[in-house]
Amino acid sequence: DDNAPHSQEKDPGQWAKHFPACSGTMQSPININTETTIFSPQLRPIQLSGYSLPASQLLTLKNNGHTVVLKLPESLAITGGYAQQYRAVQLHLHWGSPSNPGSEHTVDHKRFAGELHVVHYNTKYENFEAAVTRPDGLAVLGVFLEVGPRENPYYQQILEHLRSIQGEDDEVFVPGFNIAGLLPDNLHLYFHYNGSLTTPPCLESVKWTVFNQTVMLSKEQMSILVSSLQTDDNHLLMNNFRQDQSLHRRWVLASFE
Ligand SMILES: NS(=O)(=O)c1c(F)c(F)c(SCCc2ccc(C(=O)O)cc2)c(F)c1NC1CCCCCCC1
Ligand SMILES: [Zn+2]
Repeated sequence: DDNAPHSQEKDPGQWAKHFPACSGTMQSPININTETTIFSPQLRPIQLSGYSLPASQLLTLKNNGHTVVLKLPESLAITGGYAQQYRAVQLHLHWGSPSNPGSEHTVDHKRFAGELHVVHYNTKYENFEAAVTRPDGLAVLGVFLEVGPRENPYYQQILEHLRSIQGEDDEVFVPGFNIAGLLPDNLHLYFHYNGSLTTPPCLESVKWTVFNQTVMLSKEQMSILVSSLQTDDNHLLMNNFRQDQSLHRRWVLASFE
């Protein structure tokens, strides 16, 4: 049935057998308990550069069987809000099903309809592969998706292609656009904590930024997201979010009170 969990992805206990980091103490995603976040006035607004791409720049959009990934050029950079500069690698989405939400992070145990992740690596390392094993190696910007009254033209630049990459490993070229349009307008209200990739190899190399402001997609757009892609066994690719992981000794910082 469509709601069947897909393979071992739903049973993280299996992951640690082959990827020991998956049972570490700094795993992601987490529930963000707004009662215990620490207001940190030194957290600066996130600043981006090079995020507006011309339509002449073609980007690869791929159904990798776990999510839809848009490969990004390294010309996109985070230039503020982090101690060092980070450059983009890819962005991808997490979602639920027609009947339930699918964000990875939760806020006071509220799960949002979906979540965008924009993955970057620290330019003090040679490349992504060198950075992915270092505690300050990666920066992932997380954005919650909610259903609202209007179509989101920026997400439409991705969603309108999903029909043509229904099968696992299908990919298509999409014209460049302003990638910053996928993020909230307000980049200075966010949560910040040290965590990991939310899929094997679960490496604990991610400095997470989860924005407090959400972005809105129309009902039709959310429906396209949860019902277009298939996995290898022709099941609908749904509920591609990991359960929240315990915080252990970590604190979540907030750039706002
Ligand atoms: N939330 S997240 O950032 O941890 C994340 C996920 F939760 C993800 F689920 C994914 S997709 C699953 C991993 C994967 C599978 C196939 C391929 C391929 O065929 O190209 C690539 C990757 C996924 F790609 C990512 N991001 C990746 C982490 C895995 C490997 C390094 C690539 C950059 C970021
Ligand atoms: Zn992700």
